[in-house]
Amino acid sequence: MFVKPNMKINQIYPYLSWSLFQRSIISRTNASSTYQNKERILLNCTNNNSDYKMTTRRFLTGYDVLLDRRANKGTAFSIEERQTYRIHGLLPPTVATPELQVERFMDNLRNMPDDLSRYIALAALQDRNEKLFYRVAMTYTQEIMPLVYTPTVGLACQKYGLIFSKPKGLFISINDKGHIYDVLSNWPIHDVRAIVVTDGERILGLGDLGCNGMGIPVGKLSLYTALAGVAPEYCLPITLDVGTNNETFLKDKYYLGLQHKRVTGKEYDEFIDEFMQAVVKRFGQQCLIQFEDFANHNAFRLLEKYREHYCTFNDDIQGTASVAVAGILSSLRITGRKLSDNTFVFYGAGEASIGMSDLLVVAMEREGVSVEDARKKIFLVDSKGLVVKDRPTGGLNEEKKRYAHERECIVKLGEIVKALKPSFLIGAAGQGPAFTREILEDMASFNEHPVIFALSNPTSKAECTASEAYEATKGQCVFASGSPFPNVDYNGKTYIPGQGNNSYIFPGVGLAIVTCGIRHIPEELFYISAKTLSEQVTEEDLAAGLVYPPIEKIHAVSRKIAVALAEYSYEHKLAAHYPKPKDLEKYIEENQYKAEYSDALPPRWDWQKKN
Ligand SMILES: O=C([O-])CC(=O)C(=O)O
Ligand SMILES: [Mg+2]
Repeated sequence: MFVKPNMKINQIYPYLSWSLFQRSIISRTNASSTYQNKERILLNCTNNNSDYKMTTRRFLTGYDVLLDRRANKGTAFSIEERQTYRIHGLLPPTVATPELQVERFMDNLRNMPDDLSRYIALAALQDRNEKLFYRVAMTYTQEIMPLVYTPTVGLACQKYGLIFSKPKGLFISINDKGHIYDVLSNWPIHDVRAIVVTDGERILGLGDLGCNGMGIPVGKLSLYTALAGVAPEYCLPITLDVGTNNETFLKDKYYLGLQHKRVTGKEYDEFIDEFMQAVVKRFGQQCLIQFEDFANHNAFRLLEKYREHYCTFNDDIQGTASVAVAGILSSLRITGRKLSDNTFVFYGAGEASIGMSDLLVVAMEREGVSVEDARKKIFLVDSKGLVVKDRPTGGLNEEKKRYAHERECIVKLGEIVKALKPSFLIGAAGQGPAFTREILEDMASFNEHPVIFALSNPTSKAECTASEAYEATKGQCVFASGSPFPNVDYNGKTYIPGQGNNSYIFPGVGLAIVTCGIRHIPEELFYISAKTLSEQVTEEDLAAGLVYPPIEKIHAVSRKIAVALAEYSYEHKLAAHYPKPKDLEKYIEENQYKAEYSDALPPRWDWQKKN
């Protein structure tokens, strides 16, 4: 027998084969109890019969409840719920509070031998009891972020072949070409609103990790929820596997992906085109597609190709640019200078540096400076040295050419710094230590408050450590890094390094997009995000040398960013959710995910619409 959408709860009793005893418990519960919620969920899930596949039970009972990550509360199920859902006896008798569950998990986590074990434990919790996972992540954000995100996620990707257990997203390989829509249809949720996708070619600063790069979209989307309250059921991590050029993985018997060299050229492009079209067909044109950790040669190209036609952005170009510009705007409040009175040296000329430079130009234009003059303030350094016009060693693509100066090429970073005397030195090369003590001391000799950003991830790829920066500049520098560093005690003062990571930006951007149905993402949204983030930095933060709000405030900051983006999007007719909510902040807050257990009967999470 199939349950029909308009059935009353008493009509489905026989189907659920509940005992009289259980019914009597339900009939004794009051109006706001599970009884009513059951009906509500039934109607919500199935208000148009013909739209839904009616092949399975509509909500869970029995052992299945404990196996479903979205329904499971573990030891927090009340005795009444245990009776109702027919799980009584499957759990030990003591009923835990959610708070106790969090503390128990954290105690266990802290006793584990290393961060990779903690990553595995958190991934398992996410599979077992999603609400508890997010409650842990939202309560202990500062402690959990470095485990589910950079730096530990980098290590987890390197070891993914050993630690993969349950699917948290979709793997789509080049062998699926021609059938990508079918693969997307295997994802059990219909209403997907945010995808983070990688092809694994440039995972953090660790290079080509191929299919093992899946840890990145999973980690990014976990932060969508933990930092901004985007409901996890809207989120879908995807890895596109076109092969790998990682020699170690090509020989590793535990490697999870296709063991051949990367497919490139026309076949690659057709594959990505098909993917983009299939996403729209399956999930609709408002589904956000965030590109993550693609290699430079594809990242810029694909952004240009798709930005006007899809709801898409590239986090490594635009998200990183936004967070860096926010940090730069905040540092001006410390140095007291105008943006255009500075000289910026970017070490690295890839996605992050070009993205930051382009957005900086936008910010300088707001000060009335021309694009041409703004570009004169920005210097890029790549593996061949300073980016200059007609460089004998070549290596200039279209993006770098925008910042190629009319001067002689200097190759060594130390000499470049001595020659240009920059006020900002920003590292995003993914090459590891590069800001030597001499370079840092030089920066302090030209500037009262040199600004040093070591943005490459994970920690091992940072251009310098926080303590190296504070010590070499005698505590004078403004410092931020992409991966977290512990506080530094120097000369009797404690310095708190800021984390200039795009995680301050993309969760808020995602929240605005999924709640307001923003269809298109113009560059302006990243400038607004940068400004809003910078405005959240208090005078107290600045006095402590912080150019970002403390991580504990990141939830509130993400919402502020979402509200600012929503305002702009409604004004510019980019938002599809109508009518426009009267109070956007309230609307967004109401639509944020809360990591609190619901007392509704758990619905199956694999209800999908027919396509
Ligand atoms: O993931 C991070 O920490 C920041 C980022 O996008 C990258 O480094 O590729
Ligand atoms: Mg990235």
